[in-house]
Amino acid sequence: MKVGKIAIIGAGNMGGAIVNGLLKSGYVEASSIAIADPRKQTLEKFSAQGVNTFQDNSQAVETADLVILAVKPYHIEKVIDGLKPALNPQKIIVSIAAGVNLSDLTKLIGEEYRIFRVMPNTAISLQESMTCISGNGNSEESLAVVKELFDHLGATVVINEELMAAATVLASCGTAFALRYVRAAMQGGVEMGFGAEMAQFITAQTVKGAVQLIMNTGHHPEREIDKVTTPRGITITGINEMEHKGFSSSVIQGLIASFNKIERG
Ligand SMILES: NC(=O)C1=CN([C@@H]2O[C@H](COP(=O)(O)OP(=O)(O)OC[C@H]3O[C@@H](n4cnc5c(N)ncnc54)[C@H](O)[C@@H]3O)[C@@H](O)[C@H]2O)C=CC1
Ligand SMILES: O=C(O)[C@@H]1CCC=N1
Repeated sequence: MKVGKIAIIGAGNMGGAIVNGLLKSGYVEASSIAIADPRKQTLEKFSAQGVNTFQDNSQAVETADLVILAVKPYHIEKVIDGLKPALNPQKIIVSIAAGVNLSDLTKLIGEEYRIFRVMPNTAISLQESMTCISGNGNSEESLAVVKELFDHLGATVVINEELMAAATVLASCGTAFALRYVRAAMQGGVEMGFGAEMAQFITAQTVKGAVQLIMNTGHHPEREIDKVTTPRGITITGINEMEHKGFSSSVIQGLIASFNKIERG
């Protein structure tokens, strides 16, 4: 079921990326999107594209059917308090704030509201997000609305809220983790003789192809790795050296450190 008008509160990295993805998708018209941020300059590029822009959050949500809260977690309480008089339970509420759980959102907004926690990533600007969704269970119908919206902005999965911290680390922080691999490989490429631009192009296309190998076939990564690692060959020498230096262990420990950071607040 298609959403009507959308209001986005916060025009930073994620709020802006959501607008860009929505405009690219053509799923909703620019005139059906409103975005609010106290920083006027941040809003200019959106009004130039026909999006309704506001410095007042309440004005932005006035005609909205669905409100996306895209402010920092430490601004959520203040933003909801300010918005409360302009909200009503007909409006679906979506929060993308990391670490802010549904029970806190429900306490702040109201038991009668349909509230969703949604965790996208920055590739939402290209309709390539991995977006994890969980809701307070107040309406199956509105879950379909929220899922359909984010389906137009990448892939979605509906998960139990208890997995939302893990989803945040794997899918949202994951963009940065993956790009650190790309950057490290580029640095190696430059040391071996490529210019930085060429090293980036070769690395990025290689990573894209590797990911497609597992996405298109459903194969376990090791099955594709086995095809590359010639016995006594070059690749296994490199992989084993990476593992001696703690590659997999570093990645896992980094993920768990991020996970613990969410849990601790
Ligand atoms: N950056 C990322 O990759 C991801 C971020 N998130 C979550 O998205 C939320 C936003 O993060 P970012 O976009 O990275 O932060 P950001 O700092 O880039 O954007 C936040 C925006 O909110 C605006 N803002 C501040 N006070 C406001 C108020 N009272 N009313 C309206 N707007 C206000 C700021 O001016 C800023 O433009 C956070 O809660 C974060 O946990 C979720 C998934 C991925
Ligand atoms: O690092 C952060 O806190 C945010 C949440 C997920 C991605 N970035």
